[in-house]
Amino acid sequence: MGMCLHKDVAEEHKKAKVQSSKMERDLHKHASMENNVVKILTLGAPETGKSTIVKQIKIIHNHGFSKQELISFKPAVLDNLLTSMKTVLQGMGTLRINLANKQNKCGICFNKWHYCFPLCDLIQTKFWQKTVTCSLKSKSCSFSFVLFPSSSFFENMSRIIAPNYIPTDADVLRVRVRTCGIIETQFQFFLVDRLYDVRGQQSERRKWLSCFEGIQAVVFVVALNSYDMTLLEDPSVNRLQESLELFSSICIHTVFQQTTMILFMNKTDLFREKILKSGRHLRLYHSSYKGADGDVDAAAHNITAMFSACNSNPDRPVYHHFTTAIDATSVRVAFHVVVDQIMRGNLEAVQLV
Ligand SMILES: Nc1nc2c(ncn2[C@@H]2O[C@H](COP(=O)(O)OP(=O)(O)OP(=O)(O)O)[C@@H](O)[C@H]2O)c(=O)[nH]1
Ligand SMILES: [Mg+2]
Repeated sequence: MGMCLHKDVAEEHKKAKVQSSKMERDLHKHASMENNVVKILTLGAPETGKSTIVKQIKIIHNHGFSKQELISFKPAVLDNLLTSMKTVLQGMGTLRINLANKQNKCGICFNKWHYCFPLCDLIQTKFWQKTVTCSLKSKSCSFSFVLFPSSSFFENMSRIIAPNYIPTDADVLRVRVRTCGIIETQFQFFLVDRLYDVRGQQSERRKWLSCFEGIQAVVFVVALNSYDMTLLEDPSVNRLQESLELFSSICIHTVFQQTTMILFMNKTDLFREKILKSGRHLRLYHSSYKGADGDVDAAAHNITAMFSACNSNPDRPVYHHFTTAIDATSVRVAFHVVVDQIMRGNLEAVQLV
């Protein structure tokens, strides 16, 4: 019996030793991973594309979304679809454009599915008959867009309202989910494994302070196309102006004095479209712009210069990249350069010591 007890104790001792060395190895691994971590904070005004950039990076560097994650986006996709349709209908009301089929009106009060189908009829009728090329413009609202019939639009719509629909990565990138509070996403890829995605709404900003510690770079996202738009939460405030003030306050904040500032001048696709086709010229909103009306590059650089001028610290460069967050290549290229810029900054800091 004594022998048996001795054997058990020896066994336990052996097990504990194995466990302890495993813990030691794990701790070591974790510590060396922490050393390789660069924390990037994505900031920016509402709807500039912060979450889309984070999602895109997850798709590029972290094997995308699981089937379960994709399915979890389904309600948001349907919700976005309905919201967009409501906006179109409201715009039609403002402009007194009638429904092609009056019966479609009664669908609006039913639940989501009933609601969706008649509206699809409406869009289908309107689009297939090619009667809709309407410019929705209103003095009281900040929207102004042109609807063009497109078969891909209708194909997408049919795909999304099918009962067995599962969102694709591309759908997830286009869906708009209001970021609630602070989300810390863990990405296991080279150098960067944490991105902080913070909601852009004014009321959420005080929460940002809690995640500032150890941040090496701020990616500040600007929606280039927002120069003629106003805030949803306050229609008297120009979106680009709000964005400029926000960037300015971040630049002068003591917490960020040593932080690399990287501007993502985003939504270049929508900006190009607006500059080339809408007639809403940049000079009408920013008198400092002296370039030609259809010169997309000059207009983009003019807006970028306004942001660069916010930098109060001459020792800290402000980098910028032109991005289209829904385009993987655009984000991949920009992000690659960002990582390079951060590493170069780290090296310089080491050499200065
Ligand atoms: N066409 C186009 N759409 C974009 C681009 N970037 C973002 N979007 C869309 O713009 C909408 C808002 O993008 P989000 O990434 O949710 O914006 P956000 O900054 O996280 O917004 P908040 O969390 O509300 O502050 C989504 O529908 C995106 O698909 C872009 O470069 N081009
Ligand atoms: Mg967001």
